[in-house]
Amino acid sequence: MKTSSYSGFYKLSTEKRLDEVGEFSNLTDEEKNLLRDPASVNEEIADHMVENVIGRFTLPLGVGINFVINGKDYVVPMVTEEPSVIAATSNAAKMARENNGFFASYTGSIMISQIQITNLTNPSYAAIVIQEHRDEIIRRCNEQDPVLVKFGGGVEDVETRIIDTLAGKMLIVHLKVNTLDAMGANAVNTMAEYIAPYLEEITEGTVYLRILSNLAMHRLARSRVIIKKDILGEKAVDSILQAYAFAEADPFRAATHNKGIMNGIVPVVLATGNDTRAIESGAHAYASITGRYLPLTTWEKNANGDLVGTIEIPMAVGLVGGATKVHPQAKVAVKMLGVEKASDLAMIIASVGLAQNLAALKALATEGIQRGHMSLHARNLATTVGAKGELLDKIVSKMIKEKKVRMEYAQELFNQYSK
Ligand SMILES: CC(C)(COP(=O)([O-])OP(=O)([O-])OC[C@H]1O[C@@H](n2cnc3c(N)ncnc32)[C@H](O)[C@@H]1OP(=O)([O-])[O-])[C@@H](O)C(=O)NCCC(=O)NCCSC(=O)C[C@@](C)(O)CC(=O)[O-]
Ligand SMILES: NC(=O)C1=CN([C@@H]2O[C@H](COP(=O)(O)OP(=O)(O)OC[C@H]3O[C@@H](n4cnc5c(N)ncnc54)[C@H](OP(=O)(O)O)[C@@H]3O)[C@@H](O)[C@H]2O)C=CC1
Repeated sequence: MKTSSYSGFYKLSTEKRLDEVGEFSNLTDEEKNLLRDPASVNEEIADHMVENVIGRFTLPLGVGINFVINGKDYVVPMVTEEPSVIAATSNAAKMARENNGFFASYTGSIMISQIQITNLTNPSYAAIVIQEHRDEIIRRCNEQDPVLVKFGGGVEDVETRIIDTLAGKMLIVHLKVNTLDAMGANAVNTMAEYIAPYLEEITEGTVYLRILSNLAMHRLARSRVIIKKDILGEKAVDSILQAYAFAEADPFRAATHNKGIMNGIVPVVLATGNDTRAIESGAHAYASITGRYLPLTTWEKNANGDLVGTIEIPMAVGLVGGATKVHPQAKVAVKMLGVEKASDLAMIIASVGLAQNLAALKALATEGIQRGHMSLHARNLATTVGAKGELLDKIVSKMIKEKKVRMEYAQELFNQYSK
């Protein structure tokens, strides 16, 4: 496999797929074994990762293929329990690569650490006092993480906000911290806890919370794509614009639209050992930052009639820290992507989200989601009732043909055909 483009990849055996990806990503035999082996996260690793461990839980690792991002081919590791997500991603990436794929950018790894100051008689006055001490606050915080500072990171700015709350006015201090290639929670939380007594001293207020914000609005990943109208058909372009207009106007639809985007994003976040909850909460908070819950993507038509899509999403993912360096399969997933900077990972993930949204909207706005999704779901059901090989294919075809993709029917067919 020399490029990430591979027609019929999904028809290969699991072993052959692994060989092809291994060749593309220069995986060693040992790394391939780690991916094959559901017990790669052994008891000892598991017991060190979280608490009260009693076992391990395995999910499938697949690959989104056909991706070209900023001119480079990628095979994207994805861990998910949901059928048709990886197919959809590869499908959209295939359409996108016809026109040079995705173009992505990143605003930098700036995280916000919040310090909540209460019991202030004069919050506006206290805010000015904080700004007067800005340089000293930065100096003291940066002393807490010399490694981060050595690599060019650390606190870059201090901001203050006065908010009205149920408990009265509060002064909220934001440390804006460049966490470079780390997600950064530990670094920024340490800084916030360390600096809090000093802020109490200079403002004479009382500090309660000292914690990062998952609304990482200074750590945005962006991606854009143009799909030629010949690939989609003019009617499908217009239908997708109708679907987008619906999501833009209606939060009930926008929630599902954004769920489809997260269908692509979360599997890559998980595969690379990053924090899925951090990304989910950041995405949905950012979707409502204007006061209205909106889609995280935009879709328009250009002068040629081609479909033009964009995504902008907070993307606090790292390559050091968290589970990324502990989980053996996550380490191989990162190697598969060949990324060395958190920025590259963030841009890939945003592009996968955009691709996923494109595939879902195309299906929804044209033939409906059920044909593609349900045919893959049917395989899931047939496997669950114990079907394998030719019997599995027979049950799947029958369920799809009769549009009866249900567990009881899969069981009924299994019993009938196995007699
Ligand atoms: C499912 C497809 C891809 C079928 O699509 P199709 O038109 O039957 O596909 P095709 O046979 O023309 O194949 C096109 C390409 O898709 C890929 N592909 C095709 N089949 C497979 C497969 N079995 N395994 C892996 N990859 C597959 C593969 O790359 C293939 O290229 P080829 O290799 O043939 O050159 C299409 O219908 C699709 O993209 N559907 C969208 C499905 C989707 O979004 N699923 C997510 C779950 S639904 C949901 O939760 C979100 C939602 C929908 O509610 C969000 C929203 O509302 O916005
Ligand atoms: N609300 C939330 O989202 C919260 C999330 N978490 C969890 O925090 C974890 C992530 O923590 P995180 O702080 O990223 O990880 P770590 O603290 O493990 O790693 C970050 C540290 O690695 C060192 N480092 C070495 N090289 C680099 C580099 N190139 N770029 C940046 N840092 C470098 C830095 O200094 P040094 O060596 O001095 O440490 C840095 O502070 C996740 O597991 C997440 O689930 C925790 C609390 C809250």
